[in-house]
Amino acid sequence: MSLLALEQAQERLLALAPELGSETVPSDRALGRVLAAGCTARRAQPPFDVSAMDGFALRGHGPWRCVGESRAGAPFEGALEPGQCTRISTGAAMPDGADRVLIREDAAVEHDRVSTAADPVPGQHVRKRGFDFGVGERVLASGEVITPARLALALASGHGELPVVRATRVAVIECGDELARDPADCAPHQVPACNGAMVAGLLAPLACEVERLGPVGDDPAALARSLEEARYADIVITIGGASVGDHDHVRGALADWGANIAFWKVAIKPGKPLLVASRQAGEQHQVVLGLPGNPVSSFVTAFLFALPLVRRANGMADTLPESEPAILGEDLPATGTRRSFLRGIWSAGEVRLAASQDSSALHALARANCLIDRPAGAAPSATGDTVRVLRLQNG
Ligand SMILES: Nc1nc2c(c(=O)[nH]1)N[C@H]1C(S)=C(S)[C@@H](COP(=O)(O)OP(=O)(O)OC[C@H]3O[C@@H](n4cnc5c(N)ncnc54)[C@H](O)[C@@H]3O)O[C@H]1N2
Ligand code: MOO
Repeated sequence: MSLLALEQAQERLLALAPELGSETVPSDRALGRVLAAGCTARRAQPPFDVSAMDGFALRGHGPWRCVGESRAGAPFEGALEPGQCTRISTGAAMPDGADRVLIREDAAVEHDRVSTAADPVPGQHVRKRGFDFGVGERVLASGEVITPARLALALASGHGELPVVRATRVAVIECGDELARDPADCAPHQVPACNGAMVAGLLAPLACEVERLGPVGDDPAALARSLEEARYADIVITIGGASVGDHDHVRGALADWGANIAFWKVAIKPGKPLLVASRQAGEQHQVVLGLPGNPVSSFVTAFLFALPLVRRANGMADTLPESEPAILGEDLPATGTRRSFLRGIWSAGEVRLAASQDSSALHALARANCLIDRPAGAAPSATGDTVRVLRLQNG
């Protein structure tokens, strides 16, 4: 069976991404979510002319007589005559008639008399009404991800709630008779189940709800029960049991569950036995990603496939990780027939290999901060050559 190239596999997977509806949520719960509709400002910022500094709001030339105070939240009620001023704090409304601000440090104050060496010019230290945004101005566009700064903009422009794409529901099922749920209760023939938590952790910064099921044994009936438990999920991620062993039941169980296998096996190392399927149950469209069980293979395929899939389901435009150039700090051997994603450590301007490139080597993975992306059939590379790397920001 010929293996699919990475780009083709990603393209085919993303084309299957579920279309999620939208919902309205409190703005401070919308972080990381994608806006389902644009927002226009319901108020101006600032809502009136305000002072940018602590000092005195002045009218005309000095010296000035201080007739009161304008504080943020407690504006001066009257109007200033020429030669008058008020104390003013940063963000407070400019009193009617005031046209400039003298900062506290430059003011000489004697009783109610305020003077300065050089008069401020008109408009100095004044923020004009609506200079940041005016009422009705478009502040956020449909399709934008709500970042912390955009959350602040939404709130400041009067939006306590936002229409966003529904968060993707993800179920992660770990498969294998050898997997122990509790590392403290792990028999000699077992290994602690760790990939599910790792994959859920990779997904954590995205707007999704992840439920972990299992671990389930290498038993088609048990796997069928877990898949049924995951029938609500937009995306089902299975881990392990994806290869060709006698106890690799994932493909069979998926077919029995009514899922259509879209493709199996991708020309990447690690991660070859990646499996993608989809299932239509009534109105509900589900995508299944079968990740290989070797921990590093799970990690790399989650990074290259699961994260982009959730991003696409969430409505994000940019879904695939972007590589950047890096200088090799050591020689690399030629690659085989699969595109390789080597675990690398990028520091002080050079990238080097993590200690072990075995697809089960968690210790090396945990030290890596990037994947070195090597094309299939590449000749050896030498120290000082440029390679492409993918940063692991949440690795
Ligand atoms: N004859 C062949 N054998 C294998 C092939 C092949 O092409 N022909 N491919 C190899 C490759 S590449 C990979 S990757 C693995 C993937 O196999 P599976 O997806 O079936 O994974 P398992 O056999 O279930 O497990 C592999 C390995 O990973 C450990 N594991 C699994 N799940 C977890 C988990 N949730 N937490 C921690 N560790 C886990 C498991 O104990 C095994 O050691 O197949 C090769 N074989
Ligand atoms: O491709 Mo497997 O994922 O090398 O270990």
